[in-house]
Amino acid sequence: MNKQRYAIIGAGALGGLYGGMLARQGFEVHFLLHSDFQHVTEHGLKVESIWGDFHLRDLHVHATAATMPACDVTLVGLKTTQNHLLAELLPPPTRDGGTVLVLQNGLNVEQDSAKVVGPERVFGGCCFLCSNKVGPGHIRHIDHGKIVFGKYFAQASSANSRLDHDESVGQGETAGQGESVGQDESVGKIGQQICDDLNSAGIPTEFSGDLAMVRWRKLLWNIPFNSLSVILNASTKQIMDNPHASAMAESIVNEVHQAAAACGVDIPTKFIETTLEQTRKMAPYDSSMRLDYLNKRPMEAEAILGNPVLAAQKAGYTMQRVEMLYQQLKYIDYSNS
Ligand SMILES: NC(=O)C1=CN([C@@H]2O[C@H](COP(=O)(O)OP(=O)(O)OC[C@H]3O[C@@H](n4cnc5c(N)ncnc54)[C@H](OP(=O)(O)O)[C@@H]3O)[C@@H](O)[C@H]2O)C=CC1
Ligand SMILES: CC(C)(CO)C(=O)C(=O)O
Repeated sequence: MNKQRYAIIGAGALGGLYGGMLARQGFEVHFLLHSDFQHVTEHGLKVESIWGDFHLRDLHVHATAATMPACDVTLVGLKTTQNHLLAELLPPPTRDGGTVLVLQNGLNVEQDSAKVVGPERVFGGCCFLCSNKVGPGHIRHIDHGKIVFGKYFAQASSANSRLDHDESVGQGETAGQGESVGQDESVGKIGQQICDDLNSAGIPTEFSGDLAMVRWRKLLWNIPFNSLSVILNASTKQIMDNPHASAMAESIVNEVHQAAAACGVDIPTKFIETTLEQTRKMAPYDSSMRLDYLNKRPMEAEAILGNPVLAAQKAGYTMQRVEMLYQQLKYIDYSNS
């Protein structure tokens, strides 16, 4: 069988690393570039990685989605704050019947891609990755990197949900709880093929049957530590070393755990302590949200906090602490740009 052809939409810290690993392994990978198109055309893509450094020249690079060929798998690595561009960016590189793999942080982030290509073609995943784009065409991967992904299932009553739009409150989706759209055995085959491709390229990858569990488990970390790192202007180490900040983090992790349960996702209780313990042991790290804040880029508050608050609200649970964090981040975001 021929190797699958991949498209990377958002070739930054995440997309550049994973796309680069696939290209290095001999997959045909088409990169949509943005500000560094000229640089990558002339100098290639440089990746410094804990898995081994590499430098790729003669890549398939595109300045616009319109020139991209139809691909089997389109990997979405844009920041979720750019998802309004997907209507324009996804159709050209996604072949008829092709798959979209959304690797962005947050909850229900697949919804924007599903609106463009249809939910039956969308998979979503979480990346336990610490990677930064440190310059044009230059990616630095400093820790972890595993992908866990699964099929996305949309709810019948999909809505354009944003917490800052009053009229949409309560209309959001709850990943994994809705009516399954287009589930058949081909889903397993497609998922397994992508999983095999990524593993063959040296990216540790797992195909999960429970995307909602995968997403909520990652939110146990992202919600407290992304938000507190911005609001307290602190690294993960500073948060965990301070009794007041770490107490806040712990109470937020507990609230996220309860919200997940309200949404039908029963995360084993031991993961509350695991999340805190792993963060205590982590090298001091600036969360992706803090990096966005420090670089005056919009923060992914909607995807990481707003959507979970909505999903919990819909399931009858109010995330009081997280809603407060969300409002603070929206204020900071507003005054930071
Ligand atoms: N980095 C990490 O370790 C992790 C990231 N994630 C998630 O992955 C997602 C991507 O994050 P990350 O890779 O860090 O972000 P980056 O900012 O590094 O990458 C996003 C890329 O999208 C590009 N882009 C922006 N606008 C356009 C456009 N109009 N057309 C084409 N490309 C465009 C940017 O190009 P330019 O810079 O030129 O504007 C950039 O290369 C986020 O949801 C994040 O939360 C999840 C886990 C870990
Ligand atoms: C958990 C972590 C640190 C790496 O995947 C992350 O998602 C982030 O910085 O937002």
